[in-house]
Amino acid sequence: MAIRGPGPRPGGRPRLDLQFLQRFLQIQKVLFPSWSSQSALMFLTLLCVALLEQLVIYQVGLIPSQYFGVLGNKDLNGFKTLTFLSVVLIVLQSMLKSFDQFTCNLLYVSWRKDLTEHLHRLYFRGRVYYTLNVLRDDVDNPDQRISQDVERFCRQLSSMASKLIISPFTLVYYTYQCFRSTSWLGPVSIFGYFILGTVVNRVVMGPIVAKLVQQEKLEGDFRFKHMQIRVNAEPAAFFRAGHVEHMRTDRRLQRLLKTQRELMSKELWLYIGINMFDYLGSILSYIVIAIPIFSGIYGDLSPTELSSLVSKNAFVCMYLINCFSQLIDLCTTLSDVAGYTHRIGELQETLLDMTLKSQDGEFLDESQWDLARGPGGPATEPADTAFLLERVCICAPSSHKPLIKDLSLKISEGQSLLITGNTGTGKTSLLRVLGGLWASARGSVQMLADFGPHGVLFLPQKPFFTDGTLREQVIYPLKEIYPDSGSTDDERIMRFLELAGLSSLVARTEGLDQQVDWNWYDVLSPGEMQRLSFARLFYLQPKYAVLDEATSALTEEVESELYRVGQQLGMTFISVGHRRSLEKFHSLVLRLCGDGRWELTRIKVE
Ligand SMILES: Nc1ncnc2c1ncn2[C@@H]1O[C@H](COP(=O)(O)OP(=O)(O)OP(=O)(O)O)[C@@H](O)[C@H]1O
Repeated sequence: MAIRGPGPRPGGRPRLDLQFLQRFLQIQKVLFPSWSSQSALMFLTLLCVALLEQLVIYQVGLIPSQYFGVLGNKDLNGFKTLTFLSVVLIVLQSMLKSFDQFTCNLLYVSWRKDLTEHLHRLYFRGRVYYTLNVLRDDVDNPDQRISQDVERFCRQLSSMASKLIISPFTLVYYTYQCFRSTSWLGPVSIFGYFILGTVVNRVVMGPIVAKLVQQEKLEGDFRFKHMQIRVNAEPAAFFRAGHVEHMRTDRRLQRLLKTQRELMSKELWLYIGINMFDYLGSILSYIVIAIPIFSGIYGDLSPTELSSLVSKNAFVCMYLINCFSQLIDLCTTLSDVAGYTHRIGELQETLLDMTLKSQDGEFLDESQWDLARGPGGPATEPADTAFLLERVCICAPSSHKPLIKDLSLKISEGQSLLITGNTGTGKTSLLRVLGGLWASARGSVQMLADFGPHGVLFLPQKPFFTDGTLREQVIYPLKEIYPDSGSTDDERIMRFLELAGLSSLVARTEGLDQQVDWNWYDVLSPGEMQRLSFARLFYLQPKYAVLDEATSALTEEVESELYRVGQQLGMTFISVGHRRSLEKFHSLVLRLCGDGRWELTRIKVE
């Protein structure tokens, strides 16, 4: 099975529309499952801190106007008291602001945890990760969406959180204060100014969201290319493929940078709009204040009282404008959040859809295999039957040409089956159907034995090693040692490593439990990897071992020895292989002849 690279994906241009809102609300359901959840409690704390901070900010904002008063009146005692009060308020404000930031950071971690764990639950359910990565091509780079996009989404959202929750309160309060100073003129002109700013931003933001999504996809493609080289460094080096890979990797980089440049050109207009809004806003506050002054409303005030009043009113108006400016500034963050929302939402929808389909039986997971047993299957079939296939037809995904047609087959204990045939005739595909990775196009497939390490165990063509110690490789996919084996487990593992011809590996890893910082694929030869897979097989001792060319890198003698040990341990084999020498370990041979044809023969015991 090859790793499929991300390809071009269909799909419309993502925008800030109803679909965005739906996807955003879907994600919010994960972040706030209930109001007693950790995120919700932190959110409430943030609200309290932000409200307190606003109270202090208001007091700090009035300090300059009070200074105008005490300095204008040459009031020394008033000046000392005011300075002391100012220092206390400023210390308090700094602390509250830092605590506000700290709570936002905690929210970020909590949201990231909830969202990633939620996606993991869907992704690792049954074989969804396989189907999504290998069989479907409508969602690009699921790994990037789960790791990077979720991280950025949560970071941006948490940076917006404090401003967003406090905005309704500050807007109402400062609108009221502004109305008191300038009557209806101040609030109306500031609101009009904000509406204008929003309309302009909305227009320039649409194309930015779409570009951002495209940029994220290209970012994933670029990273994938590097990962491909990392995984295949050795074959690439044998091909002296540095030059061609350099060219291809640079090509992906160029595509990414081109999109980034286009994104930045589009963002330029947004930045111009935002900066202009910010700076024009500071003048607007004086224009609004100037009107009542020039119309003589404050004609009876002394110059000191007037400057104090102008300072106070300017603060109130400017703060109201600042509230709006912050909302407009949030548009840039919101455009990022919208991009990530679409990518995460799309993944979530696909995962949910696949989970639903798996419940309908399209992608079966381990626990659901029982449901696939036909009516009367287990009752009428002897207990020693593992697979029962009736008139099964197998096609490769997105192809209607059958690889295997009308195959009827029963695989029972002690009746090992050898599958042979030319390249591409569907040998591995048949195993995929037996393993539930692919659905058959027609006919019925019943798996009557327990799936899992002690029932039916698959050794794929490409050995799979997890990260971790030598012990973890041998006992995989078990998480821990046999409960009843206790301290004898070490002895068993050592014995099976020896039987697989890998005793020397224990010295290399300096013990079974020594953490190694290497990649198993880089340090083991293909033959050693296959031997290690057999050590795993001997350790787990399944009833049925499904082996897909599991000895292709080994000599005939070693292959026979490994099969012999497996046989002694009581395993029934379902093997894909080409060597005739394998026949003596099997009772039946299924030869796939291409174009859907097949032959099943019993091997004569000599
Ligand atoms: N994920 C996939 N999507 C589309 N086609 C696929 C996929 N996997 C396999 N195929 C195609 O299905 C056909 C059968 O593949 P399969 O792996 O079963 O061949 P095989 O008989 O095991 O070959 P080999 O002896 O080379 O291992 C091939 O033509 C292959 O290209």
